[in-house]
Amino acid sequence: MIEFRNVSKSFWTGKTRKVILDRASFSIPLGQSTGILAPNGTGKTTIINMMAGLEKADEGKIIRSSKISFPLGVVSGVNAGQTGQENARYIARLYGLDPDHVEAFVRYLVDIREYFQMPMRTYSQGMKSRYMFALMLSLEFDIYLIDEGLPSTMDAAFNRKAGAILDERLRRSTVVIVSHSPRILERYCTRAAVLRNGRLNMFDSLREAKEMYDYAA
Ligand SMILES: Nc1ncnc2c1ncn2[C@@H]1O[C@H](COP(=O)(O)OP(=O)(O)OP(=O)(O)O)[C@@H](O)[C@H]1O
Repeated sequence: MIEFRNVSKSFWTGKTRKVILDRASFSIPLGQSTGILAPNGTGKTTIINMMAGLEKADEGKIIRSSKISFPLGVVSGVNAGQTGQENARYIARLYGLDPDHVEAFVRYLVDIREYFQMPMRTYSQGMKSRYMFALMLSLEFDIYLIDEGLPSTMDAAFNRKAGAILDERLRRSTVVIVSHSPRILERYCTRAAVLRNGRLNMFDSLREAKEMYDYAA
């Protein structure tokens, strides 16, 4: 469960105050995959970062009581001087998972042969993005946070293989997606909210949220 209690967040730009949340209260219970519709530049990334614990509230309380992912596509903690194998084992320990399992999973999915035992600074851009995607998939969370879109790489065959695992994972977990477009929400979300003037208006169905979003646009 993620709960925001009277949370306020704003940024001072030097000229004006940009309000993201103004005493907003809402919760994301386990099992209720939720979409948040908000136009570009209104604070989607900030809200997802607050849910991930990467950004603090100015006021109010954020209660995080499940295993919550980082925003998908971002895995921090990987060291370019270490091998793919070493990084996989390190990240596994960081998240309290079995290093053997994480190593085997990443090795199978990424399929970069001897490069798995070479420092990651020697990887091509494509290898690196496949590796990061596979590493992300090796970590299991209760709630997955998605900022706008699902991660993908330039490798279509890899995307099919990894995308199928990700799709299955998201369907059986709780997902929070922030997006300016209702389209991506339709696949995973059963309910949705609309961010407007610093408040989050939660609706029981995506249809109702879309109506308000379109009406106010
Ligand atoms: N550290 C900061 N200092 C000042 N302003 C910030 C800071 N971080 C974000 N902002 C501003 O807050 C607003 C919301 O930013 P955020 O990135 O959360 O929005 P977004 O909806 O994800 O945007 P986009 O759709 O363009 O990616 C923007 O106007 C941004 O410029």
